[in-house]
Amino acid sequence: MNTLAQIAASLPGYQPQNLSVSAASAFLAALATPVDGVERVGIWDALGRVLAQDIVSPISVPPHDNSAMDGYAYASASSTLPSSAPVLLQVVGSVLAGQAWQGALQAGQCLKIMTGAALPAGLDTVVPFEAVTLQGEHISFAPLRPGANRRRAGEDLLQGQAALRQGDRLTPAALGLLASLGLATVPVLRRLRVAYFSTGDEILSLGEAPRAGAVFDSNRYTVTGLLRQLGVEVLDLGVVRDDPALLQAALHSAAQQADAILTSGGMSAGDADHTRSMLGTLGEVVFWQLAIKPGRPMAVGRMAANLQTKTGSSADSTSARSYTNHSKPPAVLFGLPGNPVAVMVVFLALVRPALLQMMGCNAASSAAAPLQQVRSAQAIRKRPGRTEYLRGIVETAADGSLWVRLTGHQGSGMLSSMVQANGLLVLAEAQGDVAEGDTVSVMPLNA
Ligand SMILES: Nc1nc2c(c(=O)[nH]1)N[C@H]1C(S)=C(S)[C@@H](COP(=O)(O)OP(=O)(O)OC[C@H]3O[C@@H](n4cnc5c(N)ncnc54)[C@H](O)[C@@H]3O)O[C@H]1N2
Ligand code: MOO
Repeated sequence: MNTLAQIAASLPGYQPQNLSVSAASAFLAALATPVDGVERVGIWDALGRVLAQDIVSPISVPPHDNSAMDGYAYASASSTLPSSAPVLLQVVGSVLAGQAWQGALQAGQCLKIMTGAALPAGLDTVVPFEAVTLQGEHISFAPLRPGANRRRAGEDLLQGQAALRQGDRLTPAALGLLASLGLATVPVLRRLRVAYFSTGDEILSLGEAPRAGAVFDSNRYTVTGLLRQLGVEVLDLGVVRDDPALLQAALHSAAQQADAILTSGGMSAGDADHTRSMLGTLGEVVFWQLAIKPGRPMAVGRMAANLQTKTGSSADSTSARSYTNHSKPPAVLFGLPGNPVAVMVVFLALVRPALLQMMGCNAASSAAAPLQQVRSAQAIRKRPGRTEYLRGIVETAADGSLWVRLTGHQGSGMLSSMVQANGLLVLAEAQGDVAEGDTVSVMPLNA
């Protein structure tokens, strides 16, 4: 396992001050190790889980040639006629989905057939009901291309073909595909365990009596909500006071149980920001000032399960530490800023991709939804040198073009504007002011 110092050294131009989003992402990608541990779960419980191995199809899907239409099935070879002349066939039986028709047809004969019914041997073409004229026990219709309205055995998946890949995150479509293969259980990686706590003496838990200077904890709900959307197991450690002993106990408990620890608050250098100094003495931690708005201060590191306080250490330590507890790898720590919008932005921009990697997702299933390219409905002041995430509402104009306007005040404590937003404008580090009508990138929210 590389130390933080080794990771830092492998990234050209890395410095913890004014760190670009791309350099921070690269650092986190080097830190995030996929979980090991495989379990077999029933398909009902598999939504959002990550496949532990490739799934090879045990059967062909569909298992037999079948009809794509309700109509009449016939052998195109036995009905070759001058191509423009109508085809005239005698209907001698019918076959429903789920039935196997055993008889034999003569030239000039056909069978009534329903969508999904297996095509009896030798029949290769289906004419839909609405294309025929009934004449007693005969039908006539304009000639069709041989093979029309036939679904071939194995056209979805051939037996022995890879149906799904290791690291795929199981979507509703993937669950359907597994079921179509007859698989009732599936091997998945164990769930990533993520511990979370809010910090700050001014933070009230719900149900506590309001007091002067205090605010209710919102980060606990935004962050654990984002975690639940990822499908990880959340260990909620509540609110921890700015008290070194309590912070140490919370970190200790989190490091023993979790693969990753998320905290909010105490990342800047305020008088009561004990979280920052406590993290620095307990683990291998780096403190960043990100070139980002909002969400500048962030801590990243590792916490061993057998936390021991370092003595005489500096807070910004990247020194190698030894981990004596070999039964559990250290937890990856993400210390997030306290401001309610900042914590969500840093989660979406940096923590989420790292957690997906830790969950064992492959590149395809951890890729973020592509940024939308839309036009700005307003001019926006933007200083080059940092990536800015602005809350916006994307709307479709009468001509079908997409436009985005800001939700109003962009203060990093204002959750109401986060609720209104359906996307985050992502203004790249080098970008300057945006003029009305310029194309900007938007990260869709709640997608
Ligand atoms: N002198 C400086 N001051 C600040 C700097 C700086 O660089 N120099 N950075 C600012 C930025 S940017 C941010 S972001 C904040 C981050 O500070 P902390 O991580 O220490 O966060 P706190 O001070 O604990 O809280 C900030 C703000 O958010 C409220 N908060 C915190 N936790 C919660 C919660 N769980 N639920 C609801 N609201 C929460 C807290 O009450 C504060 O209002 O620092 C700036 N200052
Ligand atoms: O960047 Mo801080 O996150 O302003 O709120």
